[in-house]
Amino acid sequence: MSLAILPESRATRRIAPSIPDPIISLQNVCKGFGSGATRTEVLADINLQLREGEFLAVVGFSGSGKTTFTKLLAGLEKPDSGQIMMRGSPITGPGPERGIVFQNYSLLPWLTVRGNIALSVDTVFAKWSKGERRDHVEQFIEMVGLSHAAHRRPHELSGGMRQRTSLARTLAMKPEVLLLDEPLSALDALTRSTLQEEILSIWEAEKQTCLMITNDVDEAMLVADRIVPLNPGPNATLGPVFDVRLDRPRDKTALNHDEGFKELRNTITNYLVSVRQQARDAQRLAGGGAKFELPDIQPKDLSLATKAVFNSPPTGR
Ligand SMILES: Nc1ncnc2c1ncn2[C@@H]1O[C@H](COP(=O)(O)OP(=O)(O)OP(=O)(O)O)[C@@H](O)[C@H]1O
Repeated sequence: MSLAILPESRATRRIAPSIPDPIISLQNVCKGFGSGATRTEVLADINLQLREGEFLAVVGFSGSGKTTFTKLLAGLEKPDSGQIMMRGSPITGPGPERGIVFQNYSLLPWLTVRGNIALSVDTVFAKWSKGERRDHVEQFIEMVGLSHAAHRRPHELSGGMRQRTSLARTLAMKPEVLLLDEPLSALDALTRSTLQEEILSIWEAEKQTCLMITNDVDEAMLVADRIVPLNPGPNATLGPVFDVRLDRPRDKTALNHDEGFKELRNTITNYLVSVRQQARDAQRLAGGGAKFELPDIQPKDLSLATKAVFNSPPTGR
């Protein structure tokens, strides 16, 4: 599938500007869940600035707190301590200026593709005329290549089509910041690859600030200007920021032969491997320190009892 916007955006090369202002900033953010013995400290001392117009990727391990991190930015969760600001004002809840796409599509099953997208558009642009809203919905259905399936309900769509609907629904709200929480990880490799390129094309055309959470270093390097690892939890912290200085538009096949790409991929992968090993070692040490008292029992010699059983006369069966 190709997008109407693709040829123009492909021809556009992004020229690295001077460092733009942060649109979202996180300062010393900590977040955990539960209390007492069941308390889990998920994120610890998170400091990050998301720059206006950039594509930032956060790569992390399973269970490290990636979704919690996205929910904090979306305003769906509140930090226990620290601050999250958007353009200098604290984020206190969800808002249409921050659109989020989850891994599991989260579409309303009784609405069609068109209905799902229209619901968001009608809510956010309630003051527009009916015709304006309708045209807007159709524009985004077309952008993600679903015009032929606009009348279908989620159960009649493939995983890729559902995720396109989800993406169109969020993009149609024209958020200033797009938060993508592992949007492609439930898809097969081929669909994932196509959608990676489409997300990139849309971002290049729309110039939104975009933060993508992923567990795939190659995916992060294809799309992002900067990559930040989320170290393993509990108390997951952010690692160093890696700048991805690769020309755009990026071609996946060509990148595999690019020396700069290979070097950066190795650096990031080695970093991730080493922090995971450190986390495992720390876990082992913590576990190894625990003392287990074994009961003071003497093993019984069962050989005599066994002999007695086998030597005893038959019972008349
Ligand atoms: N609402 C909640 N209540 C209690 N614990 C939670 C809650 N949300 C997340 N957690 C815990 O926080 C930790 C991090 O979860 P989170 O979903 O953020 O990780 P993740 O990196 O997105 O995981 P995955 O890669 O498996 O999607 C997990 O131990 C999870 O059980």
